[in-house]
Amino acid sequence: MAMNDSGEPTAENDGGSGSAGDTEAPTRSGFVALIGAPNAGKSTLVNQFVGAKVSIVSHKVQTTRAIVRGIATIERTQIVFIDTPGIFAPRRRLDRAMVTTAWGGAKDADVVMVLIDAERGLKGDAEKLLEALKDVRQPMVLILNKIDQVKRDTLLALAAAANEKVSFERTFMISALNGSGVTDVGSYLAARLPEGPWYYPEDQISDLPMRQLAAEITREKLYLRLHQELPYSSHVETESWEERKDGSVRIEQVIYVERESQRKIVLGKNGEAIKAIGQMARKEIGEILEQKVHLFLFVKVRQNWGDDPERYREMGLEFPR
Ligand SMILES: Nc1nc2c(ncn2[C@@H]2O[C@H](COP(=O)(O)OP(=O)(O)OP(=O)(O)O)[C@@H](O)[C@H]2O)c(=O)[nH]1
Repeated sequence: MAMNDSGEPTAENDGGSGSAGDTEAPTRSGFVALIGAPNAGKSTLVNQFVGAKVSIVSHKVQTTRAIVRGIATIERTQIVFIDTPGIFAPRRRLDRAMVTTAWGGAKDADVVMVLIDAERGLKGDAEKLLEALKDVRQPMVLILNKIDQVKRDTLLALAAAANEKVSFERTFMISALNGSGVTDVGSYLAARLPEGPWYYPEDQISDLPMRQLAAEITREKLYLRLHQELPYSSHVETESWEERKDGSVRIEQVIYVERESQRKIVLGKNGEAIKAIGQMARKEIGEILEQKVHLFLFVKVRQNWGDDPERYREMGLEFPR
């Protein structure tokens, strides 16, 4: 994903830092946005592609911007799965803002993968989801998941009904749980994504999603506590991640704001705000990692951070030249 002049990511593939070697066929790479109601099976599917350690089943974070849920390599293609929040009719203003940005992420993906829980069918969220897809211009594929729970006739009827509402390029019927049909999806994506160098070096793949996820969790807590006082321009980065011998992890994060007055708000009176944010974030990160977490938060003023290449690198994005 590259960035255009206004700082918006674009789907154009103009290179990345990784490389898969220099033999045989050209490498391919791209972003696949996962869309699906909560519990449709997004994490379970990504786990099938990338292995259980990278993706997190059942995390509840809805603050998604372009969070990476997992990165898989199939043949010579690097596939970066990005998340969208599983909410389609947000009521609160904060939720609405988040959903808008996350849908923006989907619109920049190379392929949009729509997951529907075949057991639940088109009831409720799935119906709203298909409505919302009408504005998406990317190639879309439909994945009917949990076929282990559903009869063939029901599946075919569901596929027909969904394809009537949205023009999908392909429809796959899979069980993310037992792996049935998953290889076909992988082969399709491997061939469908554009030629180009990989976005991430192989050795970075495993901890990148966790670092981003931990930063997203802290960002969520920051907004939960301060949303009326803090503009959206603040940003959280995970600067260091150290696994310790006793099984715990030491994480350092920086909350970047644009002005000294905002730094004071984040700190709060006698440091109360940052302390509360840190406690909430530490608890949730610890639950997801199933590990004891030592979390250290710092607040720094960085003017014009939108022009800073480091920030783009941290988010796994290309800096516009
Ligand atoms: N029977 C069956 N269960 C499945 C299948 N895929 C996922 N599940 C189960 O459905 C539940 C939800 O799966 P997740 O992968 O966490 O769903 P998700 O879409 O990532 O959910 P959120 O992260 O909340 O958006 C879990 O209990 C999975 O084990 C499947 O193919 N068959």
